[in-house]
Amino acid sequence: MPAPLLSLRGLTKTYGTVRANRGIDLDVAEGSIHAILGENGAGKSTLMKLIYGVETPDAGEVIWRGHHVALSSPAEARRQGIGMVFQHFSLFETLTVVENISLIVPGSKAELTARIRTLGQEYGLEVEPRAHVHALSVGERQRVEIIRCLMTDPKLLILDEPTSVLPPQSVQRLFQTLTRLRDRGVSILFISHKLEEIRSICDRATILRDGQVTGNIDPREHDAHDLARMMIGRDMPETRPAVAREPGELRLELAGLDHQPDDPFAQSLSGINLQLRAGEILGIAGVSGNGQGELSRLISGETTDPAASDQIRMMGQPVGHLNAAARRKLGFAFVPEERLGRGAVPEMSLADNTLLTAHRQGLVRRGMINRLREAAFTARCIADYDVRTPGPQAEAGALSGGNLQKFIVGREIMLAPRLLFVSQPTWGVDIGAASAIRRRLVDLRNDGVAVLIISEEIEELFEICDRIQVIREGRLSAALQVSQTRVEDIGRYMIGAEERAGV
Ligand SMILES: Nc1ncnc2c1ncn2[C@@H]1O[C@H](COP(=O)(O)OP(=O)(O)OP(=O)(O)O)[C@@H](O)[C@H]1O
Repeated sequence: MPAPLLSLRGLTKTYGTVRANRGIDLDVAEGSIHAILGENGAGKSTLMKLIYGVETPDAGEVIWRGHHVALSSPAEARRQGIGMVFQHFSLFETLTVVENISLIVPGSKAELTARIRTLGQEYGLEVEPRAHVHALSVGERQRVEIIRCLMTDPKLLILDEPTSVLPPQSVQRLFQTLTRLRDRGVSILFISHKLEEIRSICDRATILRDGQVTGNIDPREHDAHDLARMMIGRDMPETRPAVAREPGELRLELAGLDHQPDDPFAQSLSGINLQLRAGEILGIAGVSGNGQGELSRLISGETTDPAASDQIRMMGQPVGHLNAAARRKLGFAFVPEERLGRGAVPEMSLADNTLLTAHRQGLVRRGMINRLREAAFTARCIADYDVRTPGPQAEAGALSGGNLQKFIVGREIMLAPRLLFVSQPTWGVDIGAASAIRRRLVDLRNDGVAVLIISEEIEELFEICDRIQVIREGRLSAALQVSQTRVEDIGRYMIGAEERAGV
């Protein structure tokens, strides 16, 4: 057998009391697609950071193309031929796509622009090189990160959950990209929570649990059920079916909403109509970058529009002119797409992060923080939502991606909202925790809460929504009853085939 491209022996990394990686052995073959699987907090991202030189191991050896190496920084890793696309992106928001890429890749702007376009077309990663990153959706930002990596011509490409934010069509194209790269001899290390994907594309899978390797298998020889059990150590919980019920009063109404953003690359919205009642879940499906971000900001109150005051109504009141805090006072709660920065402040403790939105739950009295209540609220959120962390004082930024998501979703549900809006509810969350979050959302609906979800995962929307509307190029389709709709119908709306067919 040829020598592996990369071998790890006994790699260990500890953060304070958390043993994130314990004696990891791993071999990545040349020209292979190798999955790393594991629950949230199992240590997958830490392992990738050790390989990419972002973190230094406490113990263990890295053997790269037959030589012992110390990958002391990402620049060193890139020099050796290792590239990485992170779960949390590392782009400068105020720069354009091509400016961001030029920080790492040499070449004139014109050359880089041309290469971005060619690579984009070749690999199904289209993005406008002149667009400012702040105007891009999460999915588009990820495309930029992948293109930037490919431009450094890596021998090993590490992808931390590359498909979690991609719509199904793009996942297929990305897989073609990865397969093409593998056929040209590039190895790919790939973190994913989506077991079917792993089975369809990966040659090998290494399973981590609690910082240790618990399995090293050929994923094509095991079904998704088997993989799930190896990963979470038990069988998958089932989602409880929603109880049929009569929807109640209108909690959210968008009536003929138009919006022209200031940013020329952002998507304008036109004629948006939506009605959401107490006791139902409405899902918004669509390929990222079709106006989801703009719509989210208008609903959450991050963007206010006094002229459209009456076009956005919550709990029966016009709110277009109200900011986010005023809308929350009416019983609105919100989980944004970006966990770090918008959902939570990474430098603050979890306890202080609960204050951001839960201060009205008796945590602040006469301007004074009640630390005991703050700690109790945070501890309840950690326990009820199975957030794996040392405790309420842990910094939000130190949590693994999925655990931070569980924390933010839990915090917002604990506010007992009348209207809950969740963008990408299970992004980056492992399969066990994802089904737990979905069950919570269905329970809320059954208790009479109005729930709005934006998700790019059609299966997820089908599992829990009563009705689905599809957003495309800033317009929202009519609502489709899930019980009378097939997944393929939504897919056709997403790519605009319904309009072309004149339906
Ligand atoms: N900088 C850090 N400081 C303190 N603890 C950390 C730090 N980075 C990671 N950890 C901890 O190490 C453990 C492993 O985290 P890691 O991010 O590697 O998990 P993961 O398997 O990638 O999870 P996910 O699927 O949620 O992304 C977690 O308990 C996490 O809280």
